[in-house]
Amino acid sequence: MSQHKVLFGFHAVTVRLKTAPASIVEVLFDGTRRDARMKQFLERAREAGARLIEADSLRIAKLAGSHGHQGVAARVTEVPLAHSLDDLLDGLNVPPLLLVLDGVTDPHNLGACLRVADGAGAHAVIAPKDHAAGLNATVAKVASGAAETVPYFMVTNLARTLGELKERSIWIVGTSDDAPRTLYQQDFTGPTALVLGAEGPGMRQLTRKTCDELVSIPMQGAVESLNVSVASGVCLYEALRQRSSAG
Ligand SMILES: C[S@@+](CC[C@H](N)C(=O)[O-])C[C@H]1O[C@@H](n2cnc3c(N)ncnc32)[C@H](O)[C@@H]1O
Repeated sequence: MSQHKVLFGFHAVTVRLKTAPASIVEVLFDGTRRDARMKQFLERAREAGARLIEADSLRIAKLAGSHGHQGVAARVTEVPLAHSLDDLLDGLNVPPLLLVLDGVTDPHNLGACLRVADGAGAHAVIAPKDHAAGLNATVAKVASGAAETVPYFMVTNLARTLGELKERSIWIVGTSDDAPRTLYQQDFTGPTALVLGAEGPGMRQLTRKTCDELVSIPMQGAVESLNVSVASGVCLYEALRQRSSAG
């Protein structure tokens, strides 16, 4: 059992049904839910050949480790999205767009960052092993399926990894609310790693020093900074906008 991972919630389980149905060991569903969403979900699960087990809400909550399961949870095997960051970068035929999270430890924030990384077409999310949230069921639920599509690499030494990215001519753009240049002055069309900092203190000093540029998101009101997942969205979508108009 321990080599299995658990996904819960409609989005997270549906994405796995779509992307890697063979990795699903079993799906537990709440048979008392007879609404259209559940019916559609069960149809998809049957089409994908998943083993369906009717269970009560409490049993599903036990498996999920949360009551926010919406009546579905799945036991799945791990599916590596990419073997290594190097493999992933070697296989790209477009300029890489990477999201680096330095110290994001809240699973809800990590989930939201993965979701927006998927939406904006980032190729991977990178975080330091000793200073980050791991990929757990809560992250997968909040990510709404993006934990299944965006490779998440936890690295031993973030500064070293950023150095290696630089050697690949990837431009390291850090973000901080006190940076004098705004992200709208930054060219994101080339190979780019966007670095965001921790919920409280922002990027660590060494990470900050390793960046090639620092940019800020203009703040028009009274608050000084945005939530890290919101800031990730603003930056990644600016990169997507520039890349789309560069054609
Ligand atoms: C809650 S903020 C931390 C704020 C902290 N004062 C700092 O020094 O960045 C978490 C992360 O979101 C990003 N962020 C939030 N607001 C930002 C802004 N206005 N400009 C640039 N980055 C921002 C940065 O990466 C920041 O490290």
